[in-house]
Amino acid sequence: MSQEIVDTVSQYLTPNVPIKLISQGAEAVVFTTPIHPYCPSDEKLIDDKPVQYIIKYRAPKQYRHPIIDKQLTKHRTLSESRLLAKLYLIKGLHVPKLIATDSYNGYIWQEFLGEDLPNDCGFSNLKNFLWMNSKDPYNDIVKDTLFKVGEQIGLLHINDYCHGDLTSSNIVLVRDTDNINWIPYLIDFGLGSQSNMVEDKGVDLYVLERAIISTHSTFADRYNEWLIEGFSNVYNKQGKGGVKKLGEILKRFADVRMRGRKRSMIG
Ligand SMILES: Nc1ncnc2c1ncn2[C@@H]1O[C@H](COP(=O)(O)OP(=O)(O)OP(=O)(O)O)[C@@H](O)[C@H]1O
Repeated sequence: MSQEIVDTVSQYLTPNVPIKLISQGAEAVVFTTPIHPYCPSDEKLIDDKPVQYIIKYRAPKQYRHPIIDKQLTKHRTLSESRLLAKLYLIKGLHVPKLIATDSYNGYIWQEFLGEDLPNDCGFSNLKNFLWMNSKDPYNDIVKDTLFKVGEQIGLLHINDYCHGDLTSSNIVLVRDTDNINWIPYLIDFGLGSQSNMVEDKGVDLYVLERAIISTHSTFADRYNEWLIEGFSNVYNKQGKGGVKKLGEILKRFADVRMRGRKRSMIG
């Protein structure tokens, strides 16, 4: 199946745009390419390596009626692109830069972020980064990174946007210029939305908390504390109004967690 999709994409993009498959998820297939869609002859180099771009492609789903499938693809591709474009303009918030959208055919071209971690620890998302640090799990860099991840979520929420699928794989870490610290970026806004609902914000926090508990259970309490410290920091800086909003979100977060516990007890 995946070779079929690769062939379709290669044919559509022509041999002028070489692609490499990096992920096949439930929603989309993701490729890298060294080609910029508007400046194809302008292959940039960083540290002697060609700059990469991400191509996210929503393939047609055979089980859907073809007309509905086309409408859904167009709608989801456009909605994710619009969201990326709006979020990119929020000061301090880090999301990939949108480069091009071909909504009728389901393509989003965006900035490539992150790198391969040393010692075969995989791609630099939060999940792999925490694995990489599991021998010294509470070091200052881990603490600082989780605080900054919390701040990113706080910035997203205080601007009334929600992610919708906030797992530790959807947080990509980019090395800071000092080569020691990491800058978190939020990716994959396929289920994202503009929302001022405390419920949506509470669910975002719960999804990430669960993701961290499931992959790093021994250290999860401290990790989640640092995330919430960073999150709270953004709201606390906004004075009384921010503190009030923060209280509402954290209360709802506790309610969502309680509901989750009840559900898992009942089964
Ligand atoms: N801008 C980016 N820079 C670097 N890697 C990226 C970028 N966007 C996506 N990826 C990689 O591709 C993977 C899948 O991307 P994304 O989550 O957007 O697609 P998806 O189909 O919604 O995935 P899933 O169904 O697994 O959630 C990411 O986990 C990440 O490893």
